[in-house]
Amino acid sequence: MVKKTYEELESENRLLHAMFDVVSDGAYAVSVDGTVLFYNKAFEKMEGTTRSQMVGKKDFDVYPGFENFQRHVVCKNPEPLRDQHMTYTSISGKKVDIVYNSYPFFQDGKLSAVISIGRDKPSINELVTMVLNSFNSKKSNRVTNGTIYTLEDIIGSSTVIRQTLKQARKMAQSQSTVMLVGETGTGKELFAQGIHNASPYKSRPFIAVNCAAIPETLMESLMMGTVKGAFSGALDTPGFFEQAENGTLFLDEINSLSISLQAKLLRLLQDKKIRRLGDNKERKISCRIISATNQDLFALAKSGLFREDLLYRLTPVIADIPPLRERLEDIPLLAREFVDRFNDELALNIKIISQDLMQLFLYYRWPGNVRELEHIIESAMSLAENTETILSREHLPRMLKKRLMSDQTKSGSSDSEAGANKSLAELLRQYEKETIENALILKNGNVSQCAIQLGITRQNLHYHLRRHGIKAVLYKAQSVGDATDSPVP
Ligand SMILES: Nc1ncnc2c1ncn2[C@@H]1O[C@H](COP(=O)(O)OP(=O)(O)OP(=O)(O)O)[C@@H](O)[C@H]1O
Repeated sequence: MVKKTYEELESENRLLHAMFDVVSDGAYAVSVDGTVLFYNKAFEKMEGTTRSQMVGKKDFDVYPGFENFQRHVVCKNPEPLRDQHMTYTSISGKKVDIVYNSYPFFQDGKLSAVISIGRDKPSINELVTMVLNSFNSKKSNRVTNGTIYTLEDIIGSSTVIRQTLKQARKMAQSQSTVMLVGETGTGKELFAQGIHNASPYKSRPFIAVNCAAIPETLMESLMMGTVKGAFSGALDTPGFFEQAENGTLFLDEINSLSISLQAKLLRLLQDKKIRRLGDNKERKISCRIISATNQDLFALAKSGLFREDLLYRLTPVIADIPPLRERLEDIPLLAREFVDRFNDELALNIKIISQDLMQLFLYYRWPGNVRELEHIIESAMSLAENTETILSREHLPRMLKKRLMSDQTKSGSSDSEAGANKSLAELLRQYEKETIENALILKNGNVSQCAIQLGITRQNLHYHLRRHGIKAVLYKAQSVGDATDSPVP
């Protein structure tokens, strides 16, 4: 074997260092006696240090107070250590939260060093969010802080929803604790994400916790976090409060928290500090709390099911999200959005919703609110053919049609009764009028777009508008409410 010269070895060494400095993972090597041998740029960035502060120093000097060096573990059992999580403060005072793998390095058959390759967890979370977001290219404004929606994604032209949006924009400018109140499916999570994304701390994490979905036995450790060894299998893991540092912690369905967890949450909010399970160190809570409930917490408090003192801590600011039946004018806009979405997802070509189906929508009580409307449109569209352009009652699965029809008595006579005594010419004329009106609703009264949707020229549409006595201006976003404001109780 040809021996390399000193210059060649030095040049090779420089090349390897340069290579390691351009990779995004942190690379670190330490000798068995703890001397830091190698420390790349990615690690400098993660720990807020410089190579000169680290290389040549002993690890116990540059990581003071550390007990669980991966070096000790690998020296004891010289095998790769994979997917280890660690949270610590570097000598620069920066909080570091990493996932790393460590490997033994042998020279002449003897363990001589331990190599670690690490990546900070926030960047892993960002990566996961990016991958998830790439699956849904429709939303171009997806952000990588744990959210999908901004306030601009909230659809609705009703006065009440516009007022709620205005209120939400104001809330976003403060750090006040907010409670979102509304029936299931009204869009509370959308508002929570929207408020976060309109706030000055929008680049910080948004951590959503569904209090109803997490078992009580796990909730405390997930909220507070754990330190390694706190209980068997426990790792150094930050809790929800820490993960949401300087961002937002969204506590969804807070009404389902047990009384004992309510007491613990109250104490955290009062002390503004948390202590991870098994730790003796306290950490400051520095996130905004947004909670949401679909039940009347004041009534629950009265009956002893929700702590009054916690309720007052959570409700300095309350936003009421109205049920869909109280904002009927939002239905055509929401329906149009969902039709567009499922046209893309199901490769369909639906252009309008028939008047009879829209009528069902307008008279239904929507106990599941916007989520239910979304699901009903999805169900109906999944039965449509890609040659069809009109979504009608006939597309509804039988069970859904029955459910929607059950509220229709309020609308007076049914269509079949109304049509029974009409001639074919009258029925066709009525259908034509309803189709045009529906297209105007869906296109917000925009005549050009409406003509495109109906597949006729603008002039032809104007002719039909005059013939049926339809005033397109009444269908502009502002006046949709007037046009559809039917005598629904
Ligand atoms: N104004 C809106 N514009 C667009 N989509 C909406 C709107 N409101 C709700 N949605 C849609 O409805 C669904 C339910 O919304 P979300 O999860 O925010 O409701 P929620 O009030 O938090 O429900 P729950 O109380 O059951 O958790 C989501 O798919 C959301 O995209």
